[in-house]
Amino acid sequence: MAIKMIKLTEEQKDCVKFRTDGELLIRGIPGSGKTTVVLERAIYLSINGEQVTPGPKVLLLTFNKALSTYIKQMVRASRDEVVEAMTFHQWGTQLLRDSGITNYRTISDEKEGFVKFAKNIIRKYGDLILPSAKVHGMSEDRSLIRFLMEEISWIKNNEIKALPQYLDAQRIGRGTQIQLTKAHRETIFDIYEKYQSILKGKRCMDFDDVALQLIDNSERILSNIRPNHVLIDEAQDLTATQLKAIKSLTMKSLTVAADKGQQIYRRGFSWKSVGIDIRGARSKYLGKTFRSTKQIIQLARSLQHHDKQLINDNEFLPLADPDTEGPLPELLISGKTNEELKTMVRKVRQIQAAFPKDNIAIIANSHDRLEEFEESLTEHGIGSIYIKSDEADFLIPGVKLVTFHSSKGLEFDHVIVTGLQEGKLPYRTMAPGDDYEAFIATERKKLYVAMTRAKLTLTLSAVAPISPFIHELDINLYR
Ligand SMILES: Nc1ncnc2c1ncn2[C@@H]1O[C@H](COP(=O)(O)OP(=O)(O)OP(=O)(O)O)[C@@H](O)[C@H]1O
Repeated sequence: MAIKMIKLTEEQKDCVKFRTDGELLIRGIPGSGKTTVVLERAIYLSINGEQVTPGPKVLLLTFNKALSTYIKQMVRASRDEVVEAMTFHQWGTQLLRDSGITNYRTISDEKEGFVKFAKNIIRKYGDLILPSAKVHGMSEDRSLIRFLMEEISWIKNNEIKALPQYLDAQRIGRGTQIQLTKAHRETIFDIYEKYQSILKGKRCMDFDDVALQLIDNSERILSNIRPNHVLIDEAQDLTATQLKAIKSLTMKSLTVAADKGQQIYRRGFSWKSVGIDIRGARSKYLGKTFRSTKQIIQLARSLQHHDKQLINDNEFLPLADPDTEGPLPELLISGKTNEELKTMVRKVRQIQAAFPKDNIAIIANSHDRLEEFEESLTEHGIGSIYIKSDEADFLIPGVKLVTFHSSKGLEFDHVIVTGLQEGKLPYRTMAPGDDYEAFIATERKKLYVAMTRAKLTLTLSAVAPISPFIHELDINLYR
């Protein structure tokens, strides 16, 4: 992504200068310029858009912090204009606070403990009638709590407020593994209500509550802080309630950039169901990638080809071959996890010797693993930047350490995707009650997103026993 001096294509210009009211959906394959267009359109709207409330004229929302930081830095480096970029969560909590609705603290890691606490309280009133949710590799109790956490999140994202609604609900998107009886649902709903009252008592809310609070209190959100023009990047990973909340609070125009092929969080919504009108000219498609070489795109396509559900979806965007050629992606296999650290240092040195001014991303499954890479690199005198904090500098050359999830929306000259090991990717345990096919598809998309971050070279680092996704790649397309 870059907003440097780029000559936009006619399709991209059409998106940038599209009418300044109502909705616009920009779909496009990785590297097709969605972020670029969103930024150009943000600047276009800041000059040409109408301002109907004193709130922010143009607001750019992203799903994660890494992307919003990246965007801010790109704009600062190349333009005088100020584009406000923040995550949905930052924006939502700020609106709730500024409108005097709530200033509750948002919990994330503590959610498991609170759900457990709620379940234990409900148990005191009588026997719990709950389904068996045991998954391989997790204790029975933990599995059940994980299932309840997901179910509570589903209840909230479907805006279910009362038991009769839940009893009638079809639980779309919750897989077929766990079937709930009426008695199960009654118990789950009791636990859900108790969980909510515990949160309230502690003046806390969870991530799902932010969007819900905005929807439920939309009339109380002060009009003078409502944004005029909102643009969302990587919108495929927002939840239905988040999109609805944004839509209901946007005064003039809403631009949404998305690619279902890069959806790495499980979301089940249609644009229509969240109130986004994408009929006719309001839906645009960018089909040419400007980022990666032909060799990288062909390999990514051979992986994506295994997602049958995606390629049969009518929103599926096929990857077209770019004109730029480059080296074949490389597969490195390490016998053990420790060996991978050494392999990585060697590979980084090799890239740095050939391309001293370029940036290199090491993508890993967890922060713990990234810390190990950081340590190894430091031991060998190689500096690196950990893309965890808000202030990570994306623009200076060098080695960047980033998780699969945070790599979304970013790009690097050279990408090394690590940890391609059975049990790590796809991860060995899926959420209890999850649909196996859907779980595997999401894990595959994580790898697809990571691979398509690369501009010039791509290295895949597998550790024995290697990830089954490696077997899905066309063997003729890597060395
Ligand atoms: N018209 C163009 N001409 C040349 N380069 C372009 C053009 N449009 C975009 N690019 C470049 O292509 C790269 C990818 O663009 P961008 O990040 O906007 O794509 P994206 O669709 O948002 O990707 P993803 O969905 O994978 O995050 C960037 O380096 C950008 O500068």
